[in-house]
Amino acid sequence: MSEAQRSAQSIFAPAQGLANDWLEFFNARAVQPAAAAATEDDVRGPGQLDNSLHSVLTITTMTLATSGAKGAAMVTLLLVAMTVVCVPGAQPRSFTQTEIAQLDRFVMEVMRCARIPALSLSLVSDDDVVYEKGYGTANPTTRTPTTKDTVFCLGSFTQSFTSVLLADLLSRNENKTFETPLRDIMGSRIHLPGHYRADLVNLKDILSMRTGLSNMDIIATAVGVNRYRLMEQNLRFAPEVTSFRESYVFNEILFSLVEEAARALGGNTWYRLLRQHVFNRLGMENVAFVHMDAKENNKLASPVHSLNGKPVQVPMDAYKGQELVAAASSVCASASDMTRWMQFILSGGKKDDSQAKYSLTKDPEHFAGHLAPRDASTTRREEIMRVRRLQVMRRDVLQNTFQPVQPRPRGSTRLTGFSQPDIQVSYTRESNRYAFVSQEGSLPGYESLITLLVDRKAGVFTAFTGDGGARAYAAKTLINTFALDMLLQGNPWVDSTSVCHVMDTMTDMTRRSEPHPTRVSAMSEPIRPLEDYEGTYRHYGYGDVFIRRNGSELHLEYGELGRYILTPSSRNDTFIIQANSGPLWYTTNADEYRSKGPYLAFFDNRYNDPERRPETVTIPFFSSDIAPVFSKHPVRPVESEQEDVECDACANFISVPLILTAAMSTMVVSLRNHCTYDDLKKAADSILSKTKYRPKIGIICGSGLGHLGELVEDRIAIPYKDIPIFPISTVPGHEGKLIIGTLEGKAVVLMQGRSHTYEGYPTQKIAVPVRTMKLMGVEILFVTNAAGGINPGYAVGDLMIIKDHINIAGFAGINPLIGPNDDRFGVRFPPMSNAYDIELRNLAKKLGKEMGFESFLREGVYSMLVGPNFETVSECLLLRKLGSDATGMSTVPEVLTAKHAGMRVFGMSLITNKVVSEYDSEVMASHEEVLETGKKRSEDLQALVSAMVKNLKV
Ligand SMILES: O=P(O)(O)O[C@@H]1C[C@H](O)[C@@H](CO)O1
Ligand code: HPA
Repeated sequence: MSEAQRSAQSIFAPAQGLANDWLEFFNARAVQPAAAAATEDDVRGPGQLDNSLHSVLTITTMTLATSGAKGAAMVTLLLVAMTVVCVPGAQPRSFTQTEIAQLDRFVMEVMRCARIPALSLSLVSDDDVVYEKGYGTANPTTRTPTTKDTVFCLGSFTQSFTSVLLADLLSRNENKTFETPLRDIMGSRIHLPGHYRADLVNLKDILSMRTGLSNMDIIATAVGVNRYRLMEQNLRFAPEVTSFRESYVFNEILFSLVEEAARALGGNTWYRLLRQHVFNRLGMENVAFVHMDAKENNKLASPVHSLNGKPVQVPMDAYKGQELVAAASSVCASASDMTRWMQFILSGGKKDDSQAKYSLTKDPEHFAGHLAPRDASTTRREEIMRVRRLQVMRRDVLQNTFQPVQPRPRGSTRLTGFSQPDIQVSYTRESNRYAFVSQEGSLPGYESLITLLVDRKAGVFTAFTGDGGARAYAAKTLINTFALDMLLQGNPWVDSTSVCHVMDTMTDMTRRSEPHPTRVSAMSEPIRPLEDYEGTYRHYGYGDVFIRRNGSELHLEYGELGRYILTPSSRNDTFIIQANSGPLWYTTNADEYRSKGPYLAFFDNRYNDPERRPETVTIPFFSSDIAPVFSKHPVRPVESEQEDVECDACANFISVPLILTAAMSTMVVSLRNHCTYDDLKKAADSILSKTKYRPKIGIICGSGLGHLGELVEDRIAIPYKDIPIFPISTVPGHEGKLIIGTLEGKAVVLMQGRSHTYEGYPTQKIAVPVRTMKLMGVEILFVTNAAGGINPGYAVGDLMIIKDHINIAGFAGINPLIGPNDDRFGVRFPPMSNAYDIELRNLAKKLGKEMGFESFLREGVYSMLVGPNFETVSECLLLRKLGSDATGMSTVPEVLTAKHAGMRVFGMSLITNKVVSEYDSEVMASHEEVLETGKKRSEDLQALVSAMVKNLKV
């Protein structure tokens, strides 16, 4: 076993420890079937067959893409097309005790054969709740029984919620429809490949999946791209599977555009809008989002899948990437919530309000806009019924979202199933008499399926935990079919004695219809040295994969979470790709996925010349549509040997050059070197272990200003090179030491020198020391710098209290907060007003006055350009016009990071030179001048900072 495999095992070990054997799951189940004694014959004898409904199972092979986080694997599933043959007049109705026992028995038998630990079911008919129930164990650790309120994550079912939300938002907007080009809704350009797509793509195209673009959901799974970069950069290189509007091609990644459209239409985030417009209105109380608050929800059913035949909990971190496709697959809800949803859809926008205390006469505002117009013939009773069924959304708003229209031809992935006026996102199939709408969803460890017979006002919802794939699909389809047959007084063609056998047959057929895995065997030696494969390989849509030799192994990194080992195979230049560690470990190793393997990566060189090193790597595992080909990138923008070693512990990000023709400049943005919370915590703890002080004050010293460190008493000094994740200062005037001790009696941590973006560090790396300080306990950050004076009234040697900043680098896409947001540091969208704490600024002014600094103490706006060149004259004039008083090459990334992390910030610039603002001037800015001035005036700056530290109440 390799080192990497060992580490993968140890990461997975706790999860295994938590889980019980499957058998135990069933033994632990809390809900036993009620009155299970009756046999099916008691309920419905064979004689009734002719006279009742019966469903005919038609098995059709159809290819469906798996949803979001399962990786991009394509699975061929058996679609069970249910044909309901109706005897006219038969009506849905409630169940007898015997029927309940029959249903329970059936469900539990399915659970046993499909190894489902927890399942919830809800059945509605004609606006009434027929049955809601939870089965099995929702949480094997706490042994919590499943109930109707247990929360399951629904995966792609989320698209139905999104679709209804948009219908509602659009109904409030006179000028926009589902067919308005997205760019007219979002007010910005949309970047998509191919003719007309970017100009014409609309909400309908995305919701009904007819853009023809490859799903690329691995991007979300591996968490390496943020939404804006996805929209600006990656999507414009999305591989085309078919022409625009030609065929149905499963795609969830484009829902990130839908999310933005919702924000543009509703003026709020998709999450908030969904709660306000849908969940709160319907009284869906248990809703959570899989990547956000689901893990804190104590009603959440633990996601489970099997590993070597045993149940193992899926780590919640595996869902991190769902943020990117939230509008497509992130909602979690309970069966009782889904009862409300089904009633809402089946009743054309109403909610059961029978518990409400409102009175139509006393609370007219409550009903305003919701009630259908009353006509003269309305009776009192009808009035009351209306109150009981409150119209929460106009019927016509829902009209196009959930009506079964033309069926999608069986076995076909062609668009005709989503006819032009049809915006609903469900898979609609036809029966002899009824069309039914069904929408399924899955995430690792979760499965769900809703089936609605809209004409009959009947619906069933099933959700469960456990493995996905063919067996799960068979399980949920069979349960819904059985329940609907019972509801419609049909005679289910399969019962609890035969269901396991049927499920086995369906699963086998599916597996047989799946493409056979390529036959290769693992080899110990590749045909060429491992070094030949090393490098950064780039796909402009998917981003970068990094391939490195690690001892005797070849490793592939993709995004924050995707870490794989490449094992040489019996085919030349072909490697078996196997997830190595971390939350996505399951993607190639859990039973469900292993059965489809081996997953391969094919290296190739353009000239087919065995003497040449590979130039591309093709990874079919990343996409079910078109295998992405990554081409070797000549040089990584920032790469030192030291960094590779140092940031091994850090998650490496996809690095994609983001060419932004912004008003200011064109920059290359690299998103490597985010360090994880754990890496930073480790560094913070290690630093604290070297000192008895627990500083709440942090100080960053700018060019030539590090002498302040000499005033720190009882100090220890740690060179940055001894703190593995810290960037090393390479500029004269920046010592590169972390000093901890006391200043004016207060514990402080002081950075004697900093690093800058122009030194070649990704701006995210500049955030590392600030976040480390935060995790050491620092609450107030002092940031100092040397800056060029722009304000004509400033003189060399002035001290400028920073009132605010202009992040010119940010305009060009350089910002340390770019990348996935770790909520433990701060919020996704941190406010930046009062970035420089007003109280601290006032304190500085007061103390400055007392110290006699008034004549050279200023307050002004700092602007940051990246450097390393000093500004041109025109740039200086522009900065002056923008309202900047001084300019430099640092500080802003640190302040953004500190504010994001909730720290208070005080900033001060020493004006070391005046920027050159005349075209014919012979004056030249120089770093020597900067350092010289620093030497002369740094004492005043030190005195002011020290006085402030003394006066702080920390
Ligand atoms: O680190 P700071 O911002 O104090 O340093 C400034 C900007 C450049 O690094 C350098 C130019 O002389 O001084
Ligand atoms: N421009 C940018 N950065 C600086 C300057 C300047 O004039 N002086 C010190 N840092």
